[in-house]
Amino acid sequence: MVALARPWLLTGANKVDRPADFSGEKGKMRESNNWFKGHFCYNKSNDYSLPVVGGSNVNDDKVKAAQMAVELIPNQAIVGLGSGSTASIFIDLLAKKAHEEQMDITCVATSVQTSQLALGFGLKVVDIDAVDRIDVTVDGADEVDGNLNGIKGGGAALLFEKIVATNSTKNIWVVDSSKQHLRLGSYRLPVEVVKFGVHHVFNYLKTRDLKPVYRQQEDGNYLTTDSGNYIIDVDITGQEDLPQLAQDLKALTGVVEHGLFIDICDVLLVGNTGQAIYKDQLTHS
Ligand SMILES: O=C[C@H](O)[C@H](O)[C@H](O)COP(=O)(O)O
Repeated sequence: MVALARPWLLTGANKVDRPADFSGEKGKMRESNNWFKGHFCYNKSNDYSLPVVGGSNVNDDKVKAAQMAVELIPNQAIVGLGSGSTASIFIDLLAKKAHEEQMDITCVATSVQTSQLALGFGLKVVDIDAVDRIDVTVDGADEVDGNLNGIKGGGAALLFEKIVATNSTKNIWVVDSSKQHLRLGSYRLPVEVVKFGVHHVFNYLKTRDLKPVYRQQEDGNYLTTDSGNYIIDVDITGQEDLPQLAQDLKALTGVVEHGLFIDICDVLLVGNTGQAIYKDQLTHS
C-alpha cells in the first residue's frame, strides 16, 4: 500500500482545506484518465523514490528532471501540478520534500488523476478558483522545440493544463531528451472538441489536410476528457505556420482547446542532460 511506503502520509501535516472540484467527478477515477492508454504506465503502487524507479533510462531521466524541478519550488508557493508520468514523479518528490522540510505548499491540479495522486501523497490540493494566483506550474510535455513551444495532451489533460498554465506566473516543463525536436509535429496534436456535432469538426479537419483521428479507449469507444469532451488527434507535419494553426483551431466552433502550447513554457528541465533552458535566455525566438 502506497501510504505505508510514504510515512509522511501518516502525519496529517498537509491538511486538505478544500478538495479540488472537477464538475462532479470528484473522487472518481475515470477511464479518460487511464494514462497507460497508448502513452505510459504510471504505477502508483511503486515506491519509486529514486533507486526503485530506475527501470529504464527514460524513467531515470524523468526522475532527474522532476528532481531539478522540486529544487525550484520555494516554501509557501502555490504550485500547479501537471499531468502525466513525469509530472506524477514530480508530485511524489514534492510531497516528500514538503513533508521533510515542513513546507507550506498549496497545489492546484490539472486533472482528476493528478488531484487524486497529490491528495494520496498528502499534498494540500485546492480548487483553482480557491486561489488568486498560481506561482509556478510544473508539467511534462509530449514534444518541445528550440523555442520552448510544445505539444501537450497525450494524456488528454490539455484543457485544464492550459488553464492552469496560462494563470501561472512561471511554467516549468520536465522532460527527457526524446521530447526535444527541432520542429513540432512528430507527435500528433490533440484537439479537444465538444461531443455535439463532433463529426462536422472532424470532417472540417480532414479538409485542412490534418488527417484527424478520434482518440479511442481500449474498448473502442471514444475517449472522454475530464470535461466530457472528445479528443481528435491531428497530423501537423504539413503545417508551416503553427501560431496561425493554433489561432484557426481555437476559432473553430466546437473546438474547446488544442495542445499547442506556444509561448507558455518559461523553463525547460531536461533530465538526461541536466540542462535547464530558460526562455528569456534564448538567443532566438
Ligand atoms: O495530457 C497530458 C499531458 O500533456 C502530459 O503532460 C504529457 O502527455 C506528457 O506526459 P509524460 O510526462 O507522461 O510524457
